[in-house]
Amino acid sequence: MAGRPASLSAREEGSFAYITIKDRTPQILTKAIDTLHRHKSEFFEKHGERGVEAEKKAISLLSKLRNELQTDKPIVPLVEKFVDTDIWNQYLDYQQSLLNESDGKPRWFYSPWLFVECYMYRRLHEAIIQSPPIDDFDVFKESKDQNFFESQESVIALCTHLQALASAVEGLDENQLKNEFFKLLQISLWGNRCDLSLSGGETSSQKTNIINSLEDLKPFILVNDLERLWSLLTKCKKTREKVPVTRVDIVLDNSGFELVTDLVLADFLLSSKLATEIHFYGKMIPWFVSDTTVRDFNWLIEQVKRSDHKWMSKCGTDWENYIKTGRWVYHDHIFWTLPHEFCAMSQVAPDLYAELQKAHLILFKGDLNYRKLTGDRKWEFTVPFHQALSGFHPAPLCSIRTLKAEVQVGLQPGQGERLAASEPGWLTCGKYGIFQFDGPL
Ligand SMILES: O=P(O)(O)OC[C@H]1O[C@](O)(CO)[C@@H](O)[C@@H]1O
Ligand SMILES: [Mn+2]
Repeated sequence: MAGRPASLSAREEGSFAYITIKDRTPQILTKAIDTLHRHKSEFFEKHGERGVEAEKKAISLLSKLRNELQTDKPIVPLVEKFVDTDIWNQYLDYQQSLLNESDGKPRWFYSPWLFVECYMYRRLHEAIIQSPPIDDFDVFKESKDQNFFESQESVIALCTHLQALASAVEGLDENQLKNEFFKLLQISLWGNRCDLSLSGGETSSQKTNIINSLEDLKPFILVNDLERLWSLLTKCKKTREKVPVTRVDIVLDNSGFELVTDLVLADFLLSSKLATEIHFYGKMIPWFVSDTTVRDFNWLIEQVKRSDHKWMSKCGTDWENYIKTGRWVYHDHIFWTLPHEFCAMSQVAPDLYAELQKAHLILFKGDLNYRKLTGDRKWEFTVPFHQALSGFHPAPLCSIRTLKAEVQVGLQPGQGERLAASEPGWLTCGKYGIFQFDGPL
């Protein structure tokens, strides 16, 4: 598309992209290797000698990958046949076609950051699927589960809050309802601080009761379009007789505490009748350390259900029922783990685009989704969000994201410059957040 700025890239020394590729990704690969090592005896118990051989193979493939990355080798095609292998290899050709002859091949420290970072996770998956019988092993599962367990107290507090709200919701006036809606959205926003990719896979859980911190965190919301969400959903609620379904789609990000905040929000949307149906989208393969797969989604709901805590287990039971009765629907699609910007979705995954078009509102959780919404490009801070979406408008949408990458659009004139002057790391430290909406007024 003409007139769009260049992609972020690790080419620029000192940039966040550079630091990520240079330091954080090798660290994540090392941690994955350690995890495989630690599970050696489990593989042996399950599969005998074949399990141990597979562990060795996966480790050697991952060490090779780490070496390619650290020595800035060319990006090579995927070899193992999987549902998305051809699409990936075509995308590689496309990246090659963007280069001049003198540039050589796409490389780790040269090509677009979004592409190489996604490629790293896809290669990691390739190493695992090339190593049967341990080919369904999720190297990040342990840390995702740990994040959930370490956030227990906050999870209990949230579930208790939700259940109290559910029993009072009928009696709330418009203003009170709006207040509660905004609270749960903010909880879901700050839940996004808990991803494990930024911390190199180290634990990043929620240990305090976040509900009490919301007021203090408000100044860190740089774009706040919550009123737009409220007016959209209340309009839907008022016309329910004519249009009986209001569908909110949530493109999930991280498992663990963040997923709990998203499910709590989704539950409230139903009990408040702001929505009648929620559709979730997760990742088909382990992704950016902490992203939610269907296994994580089901596991977490089961854990919540099995809790000894009365209100927590009530949440789990309700959530399971929503799924059984079709009020909550979980979707898988390979597009979410491709390297494409979302403006390519209508071309690359027209079925998914058509599915999203059925929503009245789509919530995109997290930083990586924001990078894909905006194409991970060097936009000016004041460029309108609508423009940065470059034609991606399946339905009204809102990004709910804490800032962890050097891309941000839709700010007020001078806002970005002021932040940069007072706090050099503002774009990447995860301290700031946005609710950024795009849709008809
Ligand atoms: O879980 P989130 O919010 O998408 O964040 C993951 C983030 O990890 C990073 O890739 C760092 O490696 C961010 O820049 C990225 O977007
Ligand atoms: Mn994530």
